[in-house]
Amino acid sequence: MGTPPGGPAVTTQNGRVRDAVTSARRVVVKIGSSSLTTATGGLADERVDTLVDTLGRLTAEGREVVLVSSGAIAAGLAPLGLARRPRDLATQQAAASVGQGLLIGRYAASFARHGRTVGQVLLTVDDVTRRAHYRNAYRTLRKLLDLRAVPIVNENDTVATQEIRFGDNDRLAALVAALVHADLLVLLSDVDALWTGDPTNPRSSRIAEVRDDADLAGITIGGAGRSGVGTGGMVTKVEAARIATGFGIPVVLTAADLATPALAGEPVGTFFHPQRQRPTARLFWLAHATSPRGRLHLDPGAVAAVVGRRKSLLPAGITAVDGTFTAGDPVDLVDTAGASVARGLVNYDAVELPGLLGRSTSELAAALGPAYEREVVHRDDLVLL
Ligand SMILES: Nc1ncnc2c1ncn2[C@@H]1O[C@H](COP(=O)(O)OP(=O)(O)O)[C@@H](O)[C@H]1O
Ligand SMILES: N[C@@H](CCC(=O)OP(=O)(O)O)C(=O)O
Repeated sequence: MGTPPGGPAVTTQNGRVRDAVTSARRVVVKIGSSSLTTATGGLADERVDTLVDTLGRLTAEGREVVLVSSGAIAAGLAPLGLARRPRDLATQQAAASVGQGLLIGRYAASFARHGRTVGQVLLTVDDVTRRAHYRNAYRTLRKLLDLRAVPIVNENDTVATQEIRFGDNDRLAALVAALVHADLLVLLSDVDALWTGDPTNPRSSRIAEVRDDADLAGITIGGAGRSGVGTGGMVTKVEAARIATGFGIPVVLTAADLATPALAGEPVGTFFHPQRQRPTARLFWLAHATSPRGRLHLDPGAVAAVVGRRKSLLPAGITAVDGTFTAGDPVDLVDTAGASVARGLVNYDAVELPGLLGRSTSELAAALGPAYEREVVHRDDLVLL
């Protein structure tokens, strides 16, 4: 997947075509529930067809498209006789179980008009955080693309519990874009762009481009819109854009009905410029996709070693342990003020650690055996926050 980070140089606005968009070979497109459903609930077939026509044309040009589609819960409401999006997890999961089948069936029929096959990919947080799982997810997506099918990704809502949920597909889309090393992420919603405040407020104005975080200062970024079926609102979209651009992937945020001009590189919506640095995929994952299962409290010497000198974390520098985790889980490393300074994959179970704290690895190896000479978190499995 050898496209350089961020693709070629990006032209600025002023009506010029965005080169990074037109030259993108691998594109992840995310569409929100609010853009796929009718005001009365249920899937809006013509909206699905309009999106698929745009994406079908892209694939006909030889570009690879991964679609991250929300809408399972929204699509399941009407068939289950539910008037609005349920608040409780069990009913959301039931609605997603009904709606996901309908959603993918609708996409399959619609893409068939373009001679394209679709593949359903349902992911949980673990699938993109555990190293073995995310390699597996990557392989499946890669194979689908090689077979010229269109992967359609959603969170596996029916099995995701509150603790292990992404909850919003914006972040999932950014992580999928990083996973497949996409050249472009397009976030489609029911609003045409990021605005400086509530888009219905006449004093708000459209933001055409975001070069870095400084361009976001002073903006009021609000929650989900009035459709009642969206989840994260602008907050999760801006967060997703920051994750993707931090990985060197440019982002266009616009309305679903502007997808065609947006993907043609026209200056619609908001363009987020890719940032320069590109962390390794796995550590990027660790920082952005994982939720820590515990906390290791470090003494000042350990903080200096881990943060300042990029060393592995040894038992001698840990003063306390919180949480219930097993070896291989992500944990946060916190300083004496309680601030998380790094995240890493821990090599011990939570129950084992208290007996090791403050002791040197050679002392532990002598007392307990050579297996106890290992670091608590190896520096290759550690990312600074
Ligand atoms: N600063 C802002 N700029 C644009 N839209 C905003 C802003 N703050 C809040 N929003 C709201 O975010 C909504 C889109 O998010 P959401 O309802 O979650 O949609 P989706 O289903 O597409 O994810 C818009 O309808 C808009 O009302
Ligand atoms: N996975 C859920 C969607 C969650 C979500 O992020 O929704 P949205 O804010 O509409 O993109 C579903 O398919 O209903």
